[in-house]
Amino acid sequence: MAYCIEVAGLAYQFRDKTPVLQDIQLKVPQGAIYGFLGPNGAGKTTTLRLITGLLRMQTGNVQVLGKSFRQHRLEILRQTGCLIESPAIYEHLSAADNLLVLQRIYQCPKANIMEALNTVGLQAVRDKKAGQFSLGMKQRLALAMALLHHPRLLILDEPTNGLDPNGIIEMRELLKKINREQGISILISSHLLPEIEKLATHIGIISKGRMVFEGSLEQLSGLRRQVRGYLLETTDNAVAAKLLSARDIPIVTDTEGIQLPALPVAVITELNSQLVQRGIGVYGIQPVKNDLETIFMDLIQP
Ligand SMILES: Nc1ncnc2c1ncn2[C@@H]1O[C@H](COP(=O)(O)OP(=O)(O)OP(=O)(O)O)[C@@H](O)[C@H]1O
Repeated sequence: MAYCIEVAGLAYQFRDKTPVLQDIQLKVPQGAIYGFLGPNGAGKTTTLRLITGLLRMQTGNVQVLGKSFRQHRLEILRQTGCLIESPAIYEHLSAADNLLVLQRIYQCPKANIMEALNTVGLQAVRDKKAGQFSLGMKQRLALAMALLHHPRLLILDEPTNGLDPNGIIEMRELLKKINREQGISILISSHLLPEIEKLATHIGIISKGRMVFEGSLEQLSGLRRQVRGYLLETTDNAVAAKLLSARDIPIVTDTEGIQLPALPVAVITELNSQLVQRGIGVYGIQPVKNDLETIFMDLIQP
């Protein structure tokens, strides 16, 4: 498989010498939307700053678009669009003029300005001052700035931070469209699993400066299909609970029923017969499966 980003053995410490990243391995397949997930302070921004050269690398290797970042920094940055930290938007300039400033720096065709504004849906307000934009519009302008020079890769650090639910949906649909229609690979960080789940094809999870999972969304969902336990519903939960406890089965009784651990199916069947023999009606044995949120929490907890 071809990768547009390959990070190996990346480690980093700030001046206070506390290790912030340790042995980060990360591979973004070409054409993917890669969700880089982790709780606050996990090391997402530091990783993205290292990948884009905003921080100087100390240990490890970063390959972007098939080339070593150390040796081909400028060439790589010319093909990469970034949205990390607050974008440098001139509030007193219109959306179009903000892009004009960048177009002169990049020396790319002027036609790219309207094209980028169209892509992010700001063409109708191109002459409005950016200072009068809502946060959602500013983020879309920032995205237009990142897209202006026709990058092959977009690197976005929590682009939906601070947006309202509508703004989040708009940004998500926009990123999907850019990926689908323009074939641009996207690396996007977030601390919100539900948001990434709806967007990403691949997922990397970082916790306390270490990668704890990397794989496709299907692989993460595969963990979900594993049975965590069973929920037992009977006509007399109190008596059933006593019987099960007498057999040293660790159970939890709550309003929904009796929660059993992930026992083998043969044991569950045998328990069912025993309860029925004792005159307890069993009207439900439901497997309880992992949801993605539980998997995420399990992965990021020590
Ligand atoms: N300039 C700095 N000097 C010292 N420590 C820093 C600096 N920047 C970040 N850190 C520390 O590095 C760790 C990782 O921070 P980072 O911003 O990369 O995490 P994050 O996953 O992006 O979190 P968030 O979602 O809150 O932005 C944190 O413990 C943070 O306090």
